[in-house]
Amino acid sequence: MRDQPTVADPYPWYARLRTEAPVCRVRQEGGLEIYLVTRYEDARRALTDPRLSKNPEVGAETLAAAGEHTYRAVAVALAGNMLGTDPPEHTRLRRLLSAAFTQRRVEGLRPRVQAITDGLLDAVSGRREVDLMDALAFPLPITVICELLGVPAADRDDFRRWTTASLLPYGRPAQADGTRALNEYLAALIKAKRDRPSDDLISALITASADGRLSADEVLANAVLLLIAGHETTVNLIGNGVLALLREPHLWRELRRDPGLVPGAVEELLRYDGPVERATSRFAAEDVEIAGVTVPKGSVVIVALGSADRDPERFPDPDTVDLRRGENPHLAFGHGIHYCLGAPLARMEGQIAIGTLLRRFPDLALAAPAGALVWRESRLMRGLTALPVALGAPAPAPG
Ligand code: HEM
Repeated sequence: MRDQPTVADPYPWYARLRTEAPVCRVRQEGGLEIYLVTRYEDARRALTDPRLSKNPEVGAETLAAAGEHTYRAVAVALAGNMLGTDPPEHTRLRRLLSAAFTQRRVEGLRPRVQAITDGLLDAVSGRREVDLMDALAFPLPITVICELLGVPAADRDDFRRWTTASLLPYGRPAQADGTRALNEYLAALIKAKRDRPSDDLISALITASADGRLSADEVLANAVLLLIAGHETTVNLIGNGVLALLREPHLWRELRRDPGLVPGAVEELLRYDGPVERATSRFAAEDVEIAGVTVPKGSVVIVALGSADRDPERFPDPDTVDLRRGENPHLAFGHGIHYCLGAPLARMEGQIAIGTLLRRFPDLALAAPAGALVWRESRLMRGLTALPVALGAPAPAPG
């Protein structure tokens, strides 16, 4: 049984596990025992293994052994949303939402995402130093997902607090309180929209439930999932990504010289320090052998995406950011049927955020030693609490 890695830099711990115990039992804070999968090939296989179910009932005994609060918290986090279901329920739920997130639909959002980014950067452009998390990394994705879902952006400070809390380790009172507050908030919003539908995704889910294509509980569960998944992650793509580029300023300069590298750079940043350090829980529906280890039926299995993406068996020189890496089959968006629905949107937001920063603030630099930055505690995510940057002189206006 292993303890947890440090929040600030889990990568040396993962490197040790990949060689010493690639599938190992870990006791999480709160008492939940999991099997952690750390190598790339095992991770990829586990993510498509139908014996590893998403239905928390399959892991009920293990979850209950960690205490009633953990069992309840996992059930609430997963029940009825597409990340907590297997086919055929998963297929039905995903189909209902997938049309909104196709590459083509997302391309249509590009001008709006650019305008939001420009507005946020205009607001700070006279300043010497800013916290990039507050100035851009948080407000950009949350504004976009609020507009898509039809959630008032004015309430965003509230759900920033609630979603952050909901992703804390199970067993902490703040985790349960945050989840409850978020659910209550969205339940009230859904109720209001039933009377006054508009042209947004939550209204579309309500219409689908009126046709009997999903239940009232599923409307709420998927709205919660989209609100959390739609911003907690992209925030950290921007934060972790910009940090990696500024930590080694030659990378920033290389991108500035050749902005055509930005899309590939975003893929490399997702691989190098992706926002989702660990995928969501899976539950063994029968005894499953992974890398020679028998994972008993009913166990909780968690794939360490952050570790898989640093596996030297798959990625040469994995601890180096290589902006020209080329082929980059990283697992930052997961793999298999639960592959991230929002990947095209997240990529576009990441590319626009980093591309626009490069253009407007070519001399952007860290305003604090990287070692002094504080990383957030989370069950799944990897992200900074703040990223102080010096903006440098803004680029002269074009033309
Ligand atoms: C850089 C940003 C993002 C990253 C790294 C990311 C990562 C992931 C990962 C790893 C999974 C699979 C988890 C698992 O299998 O346990 C996932 C699923 C999902 N993501 Fe994302 N995500 C991002 C942005 C978004 C956005 C912007 C949205 C929505 C607007 C979104 C919506 C979803 C949904 C709905 C699922 C569940 C899909 C399913 O179960 O079929 N994500 N994401």
